[in-house]
Amino acid sequence: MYPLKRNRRLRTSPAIRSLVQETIISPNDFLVPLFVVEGKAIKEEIALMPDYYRLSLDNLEKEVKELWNMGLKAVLLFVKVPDALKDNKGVEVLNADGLMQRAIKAVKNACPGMLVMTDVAFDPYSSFGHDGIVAEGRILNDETTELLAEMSVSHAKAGADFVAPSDMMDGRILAIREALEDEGFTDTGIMSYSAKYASAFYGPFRDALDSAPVDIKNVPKDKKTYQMDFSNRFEAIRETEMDIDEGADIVMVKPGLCYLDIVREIRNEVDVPVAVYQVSGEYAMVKAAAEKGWLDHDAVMLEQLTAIKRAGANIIASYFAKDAVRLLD
Ligand SMILES: NCC(=O)CCC(=O)O
Ligand SMILES: [Mg+2]
Repeated sequence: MYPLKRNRRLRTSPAIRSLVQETIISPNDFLVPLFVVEGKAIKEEIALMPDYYRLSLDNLEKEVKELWNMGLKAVLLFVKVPDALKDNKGVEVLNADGLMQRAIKAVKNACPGMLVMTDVAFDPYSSFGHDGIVAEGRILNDETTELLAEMSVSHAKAGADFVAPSDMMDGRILAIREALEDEGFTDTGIMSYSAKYASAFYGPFRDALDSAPVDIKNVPKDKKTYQMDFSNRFEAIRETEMDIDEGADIVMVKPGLCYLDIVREIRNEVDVPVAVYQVSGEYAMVKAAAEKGWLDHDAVMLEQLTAIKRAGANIIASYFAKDAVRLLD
C-alpha cells in the first residue's frame, strides 16, 4: 500500500544530504582567468564584468598570492595590448619583453608554485580583432598556426607551464607541440580550446581586452569561419579527438552552461582531462540579475558551477572562482 521506494529518506536532514551528495566543488576545480594591463598600481573594474578587474603587474603579484592562500593554484593569463602595438603580423606577440612574457615571470616570481597557463591567440594583438592574420577578407590558417607555435615557445621561455591556444585554427596543436619539443620544452603542456563555439556570450570579454573584430571593409565581422556553429554536436567530438591526436594534454568546451550536453558527451568519449570555460557573458548575466535583486547571486553561482562539474568538467575556468571558494570555507 505504501510507496515501494521512499527516495525522500535520503533528503530528510542536512547530514544525510551531505552524505549522499554526488558532486562537490573545491578549490582544486578552478582555473582563474586574469586580465593584465601595462602601468603601475592599476586595478580597474571591467565595465561589463562587475567585480572583475584589469591588473597591472604589481597588483597581479598581489592577486596571485591571495589566490594561492585561498587554495587556488592555477591561473590563465590574458593581456590587454596597447593599440599602438597591434598589427596584422604579430610583431609584439613574439616580444620577449612583452606584457604577457613579463606577466608570466611576475606570477612565477611572486608565487613559484602557481600553475601558469597562457592565452595563445592573436586577437588581443590584432589590429583587426581576429584570432588570425587577415588577408583579402579571410583569416589565414597556416600562417596563423606558425605564429601561434612561435608564440607558445615565447611563453614557454618566459616560464609558462601550459599554453592554451584559444583560436580554433586547424592543425595548430600539432604545430605547437612540435615547436615546443624542438626547443626542448618537453614538459610544457597544451590545454586546447578544442570545442570553442562562435558565441554571443563572449561580449563582455571583448570589452575587457578591447579585442572585438573591427568594423572595416574586407575584415570579417564575426569569427564564424573558425569558431564552431552552436548548432553542432558531432563536430565538437571530431575537433576534440583531433586535438588529442595532435598532442593536447587537456581539452576544453567553451562556453559552459549552454553546452553541458557537449561536455557530458566529450567526457564520455575521451580519456584526457576536460576543462570548461564559464565565459564572461555567463558571469555578466548572474551579476546583472543579482544587482536587480532578481536572483540570489551566491546560490545561482554555486548551482551553475556544480552543474558544470556534474556534466563532466574536471577543470572549470571561471570568473567566480574566488567568490565560490570564499563561500565554501
Ligand atoms: N579566448 C577567450 C574568449 O574568447 C572569451 C572568454 C570569455 O568571454 O570569458
Ligand atoms: Mg580544431
